[in-house]
Amino acid sequence: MENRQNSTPAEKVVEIRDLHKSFGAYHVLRGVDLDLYRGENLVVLGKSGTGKSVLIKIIVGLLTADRGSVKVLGSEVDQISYKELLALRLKVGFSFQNSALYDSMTVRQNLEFPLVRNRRKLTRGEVAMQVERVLDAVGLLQTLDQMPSELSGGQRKRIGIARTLILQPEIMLYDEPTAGLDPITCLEINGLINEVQERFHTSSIVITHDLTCAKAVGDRVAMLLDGTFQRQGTFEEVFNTNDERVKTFYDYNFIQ
Ligand SMILES: Nc1ncnc2c1ncn2[C@@H]1O[C@H](COP(=O)(O)OP(=O)(O)OP(=O)(O)O)[C@@H](O)[C@H]1O
Repeated sequence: MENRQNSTPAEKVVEIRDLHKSFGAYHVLRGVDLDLYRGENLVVLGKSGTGKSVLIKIIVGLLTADRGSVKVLGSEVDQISYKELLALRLKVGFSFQNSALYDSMTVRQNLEFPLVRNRRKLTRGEVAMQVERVLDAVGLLQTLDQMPSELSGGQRKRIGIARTLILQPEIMLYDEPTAGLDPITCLEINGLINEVQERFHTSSIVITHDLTCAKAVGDRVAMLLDGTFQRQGTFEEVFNTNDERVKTFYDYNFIQ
């Protein structure tokens, strides 16, 4: 990928080479090669159980690979100290599939929590400002003092994304951001992912089954098939094929 302004090669913020991971006899990842370039949204597609979440967990060092290399923002994740890994994780926002908010806390308290824990030098005023900034970015400033139980599923997703953004990560990892949402709310979340990219200059990996989402947010798409990324490119490049596995995936997952 080229940087359009000066045609120098774009910087890789994640670089994965020949990655393998098995659970018992099940060889889930079988030589994965993948790059994430600075500023892009990369969509990772694949059938259920193909290892998409495992891949993301290896990227943030929650799981270790059996073989291969995973470089995130220049650091080999399995070769750095635990302290360095914790520091690296602060630069990688991980929005979990069921990113649960704390039900007994208000939206404000949910958002303050990661800041107070990880940015101890911030004053109360600075914390309040950051909370309002991310909440405004996801269009939910009016929910500041509400409880999660008073919000819709789509609003909770947005707050989950705001909570990930509050530490100003360079990389965002979205695991099934539109799962369980109605089509209109899915469109809103897709819009939000694109807004986050523009406004916060994040580089993102978006894991999804939702091909409408893939098409709307993906600068590039990579499809996990039998443990490797056999197809990568634009949405059209990935799906313009006679490969039956890809065609079946398209037929079952494309909504619009
Ligand atoms: N900690 C673990 N221990 C044992 N097996 C695991 C573990 N984590 C994942 N697996 C297995 O690895 C495979 C891939 O799991 P993963 O969660 O990455 O799938 P996925 O592609 O994200 O699926 P989905 O789209 O359904 O979320 C599954 O068969 C799962 O059971």
